[in-house]
Amino acid sequence: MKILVLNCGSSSIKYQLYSEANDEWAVLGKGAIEKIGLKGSFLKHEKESGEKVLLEGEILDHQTGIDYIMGVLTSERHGCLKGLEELDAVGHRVVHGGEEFNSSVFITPEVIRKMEECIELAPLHNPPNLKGVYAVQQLLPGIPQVGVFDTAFHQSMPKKAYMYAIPATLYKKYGIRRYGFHGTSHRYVSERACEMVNLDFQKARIISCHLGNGASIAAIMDGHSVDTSMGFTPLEGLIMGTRAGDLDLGAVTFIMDKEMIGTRSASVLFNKHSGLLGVSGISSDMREVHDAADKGNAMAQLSIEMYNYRIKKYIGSYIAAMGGVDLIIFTGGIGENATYIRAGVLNQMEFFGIEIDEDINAAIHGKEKVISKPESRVKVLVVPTNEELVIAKDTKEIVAEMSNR
Ligand SMILES: Nc1ncnc2c1ncn2[C@@H]1O[C@H](COP(=O)(O)OP(=O)(O)O)[C@@H](O)[C@H]1O
Ligand SMILES: CC(=O)OP(=O)(O)O
Ligand SMILES: [Mg+2]
Repeated sequence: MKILVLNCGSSSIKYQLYSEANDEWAVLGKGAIEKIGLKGSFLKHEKESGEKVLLEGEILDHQTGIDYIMGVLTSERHGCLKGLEELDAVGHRVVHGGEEFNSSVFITPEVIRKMEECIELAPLHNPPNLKGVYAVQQLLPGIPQVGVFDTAFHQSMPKKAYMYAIPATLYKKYGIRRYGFHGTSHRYVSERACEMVNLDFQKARIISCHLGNGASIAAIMDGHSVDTSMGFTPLEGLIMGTRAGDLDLGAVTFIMDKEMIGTRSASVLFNKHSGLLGVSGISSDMREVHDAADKGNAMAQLSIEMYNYRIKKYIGSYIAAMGGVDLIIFTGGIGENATYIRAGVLNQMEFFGIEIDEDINAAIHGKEKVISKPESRVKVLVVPTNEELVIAKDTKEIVAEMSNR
């Protein structure tokens, strides 16, 4: 089977083309388009051999972006498909599935209608996800498409974790509650971590830290997500590249009054100009912030201290929520690579039975490894995430179910 996985973001599209036979999965090509609709948009493609190709062009919208991707996948020079008819299915990352979806689904007109209803809940993420679905419908009418939702894994959270302490009518009227995101990643790394250390996923207490551009942390117990730091939108919780995370609502209304800004500007302020970028004034990219901190920039140093401290506090609260913890996992671009973040988050946690081996930690970039000391009661692991593979596997399974009906 050949499955294309699409992750359409607001200004980017990431993709991976998989070939599967007898449950063996191979990546035939992958890449990303960045800066859609902006000056200097480009497509970076990586072939199966590892060779990289850069294509610059005027990529004004997602439809054009997907045309570019299909073009490179079938091109004589760089391609890995003879023609698009070789594709069997397309799997999409969909960020918000509301309360409607607790697992991946075959995309039908009815499902599209429900996804459209969720636009209001994730105005930054769902419209581009849907654009990907529409573009594939246009280009490959009739091809099976599957939606894999960031929110699905967290649908198991108990009410006490997902309700906000505001008038309950607002939940009934608008669905205001905590949903949680990055569920595909939290599900993948927690199952994988259990395999790595021979623990039963259905019986383990796990804290999973997904630290990428967006960042969230999840408490997973007996195979289910029981709490997570992102809420109604992907803005709550940890400090992120450009997002503030947890913030006193009193400060929000105060700033809006004083600066005389409306909801749109406030949303841009807290989503795009805050987080590491806002505090450091340097960058949203952890590598650049860390370089500046190394050179003595005090605000860069502070932003990293705040970043680590927020994660540490969440870990403490999730240990309390689950009555203990067996595994702590780091994933996402920062969690997989930033040794100083893992060390900074987990220092002085011996009280909880958490002890990392500093030499092993310092040597691990982007690969699977247990980084705790053998005597550490809690095992700490680095597990590179692979949301695309989960999406491809779910897509295969759901397409097979549909064709057996
Ligand atoms: N070697 C590295 N050391 C530290 N941080 C890294 C490294 N590689 C990537 N990162 C950080 O990972 C973040 C991006 O994470 P990623 O998971 O790729 O993002 P996205 O959420 O867009 O998928 C950036 O802050 C980047 O600086
Ligand atoms: C939900 C979310 O925050 O996604 P990302 O990390 O891709 O921004
Ligand atoms: Mg990512």
